[in-house]
Amino acid sequence: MTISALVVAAGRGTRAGGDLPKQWQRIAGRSVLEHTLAAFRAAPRVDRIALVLHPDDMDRAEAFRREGIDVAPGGADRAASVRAGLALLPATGKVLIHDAARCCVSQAVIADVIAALDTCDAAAPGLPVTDALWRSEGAQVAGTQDRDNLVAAQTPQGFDLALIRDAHRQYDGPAADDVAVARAAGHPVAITRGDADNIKITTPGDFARAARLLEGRMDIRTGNGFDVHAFGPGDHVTLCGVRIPHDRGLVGHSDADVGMHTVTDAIYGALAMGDIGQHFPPTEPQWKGAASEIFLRHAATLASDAGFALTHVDCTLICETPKIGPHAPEMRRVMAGLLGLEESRVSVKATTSERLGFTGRGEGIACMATATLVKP
Ligand SMILES: Nc1ccn([C@@H]2O[C@H](COP(=O)(O)OP(=O)(O)OP(=O)(O)O)[C@@H](O)[C@H]2O)c(=O)n1
Ligand SMILES: C[C@](O)(CO)[C@H](O)COP(=O)(O)O
Repeated sequence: MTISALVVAAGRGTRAGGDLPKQWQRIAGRSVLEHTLAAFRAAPRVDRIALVLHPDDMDRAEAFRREGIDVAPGGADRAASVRAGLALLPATGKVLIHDAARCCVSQAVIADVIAALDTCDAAAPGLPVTDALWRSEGAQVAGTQDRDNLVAAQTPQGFDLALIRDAHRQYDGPAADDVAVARAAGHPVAITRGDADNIKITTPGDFARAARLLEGRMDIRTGNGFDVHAFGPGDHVTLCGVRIPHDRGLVGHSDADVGMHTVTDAIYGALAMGDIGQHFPPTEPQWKGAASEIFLRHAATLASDAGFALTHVDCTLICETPKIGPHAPEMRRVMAGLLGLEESRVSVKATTSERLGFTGRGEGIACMATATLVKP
């Protein structure tokens, strides 16, 4: 059974305010829409994603298409946008129709809807109403509404594709949601477990609440690295990608860039994916004299493949000579370029060991580093 996610993001978010429609506003490090798409990318049984954008936003479509997401322009109301999105999907299978504005949707909510679709043709999450309900007249309470059997509707709302396509074809006018469209065509809809955190960003205060929820789920990792290379014959050392003339060189299988090796190990450490020796064994001749940027790029690629953003690197070189200070700005620039980071997120500093120990005796250079990775 093919399961498609259809994310509708063609509204203008007039109630939410701000300079941009709510789906483009950034919270917890990325746009509301990116958070929503990430939830469906991470959902184990979702095979494909389709996206509906406002016609004025179609200049943003190409970036999503490059990620394998089909995109169509939306309509004047939510139901029209859903119909435009359904046209992108296969003839058969199941579809989960979801508001871009519900960016805190959990894997459990998505999985429950999918599980229900194994045994029925229409299912959606709902949250039983727990507050007392009033009817109002102006600013006055005019009566109390019985809340028995009242359930707040959420998305993703899941359907057999042929069923919901047909129901939308028959339906005329605006609809509260796709459950209303399916029910109008006579189809029963099962209620799955909703989640109080599956909020729809609707008013300005909802952004802060959604940000708190998303930040609370972030995976933040810190890794450390430590490395030492001995001095040997030579006329320069390479540190953090910068060649520095010196009366000795550093001994190593690769270019012996102790700074870059240490930062590389810090990234592997944050990922809990071993160390540089495991990925590039010194017993393999192909790494003889290799430029250490190969190792650093490898670690950074592993991090992004695992869904992490590298947010900060701090590297401390420990030696009596050469003097690092004059070269530190260039080292930061080089490593920031390799890692795709702003220079303000890459720190390179140095210390002597007060003439104590092997670094104090000038026998080699040591380095320690930390790297911070964040998965939103
Ligand atoms: N013509 C429309 C209207 C709404 N939506 C989408 O439907 C979801 C739920 O709608 P709502 O929260 O009402 O969003 P907006 O219409 O953008 O908000 P507002 O009513 O405040 O303008 C949102 O993800 C919205 O982008 C859509 O795709 N096409
Ligand atoms: C579909 C929906 O999210 C269910 O709660 C909701 O109806 C859509 O938002 P709107 O504000 O009613 O347009």
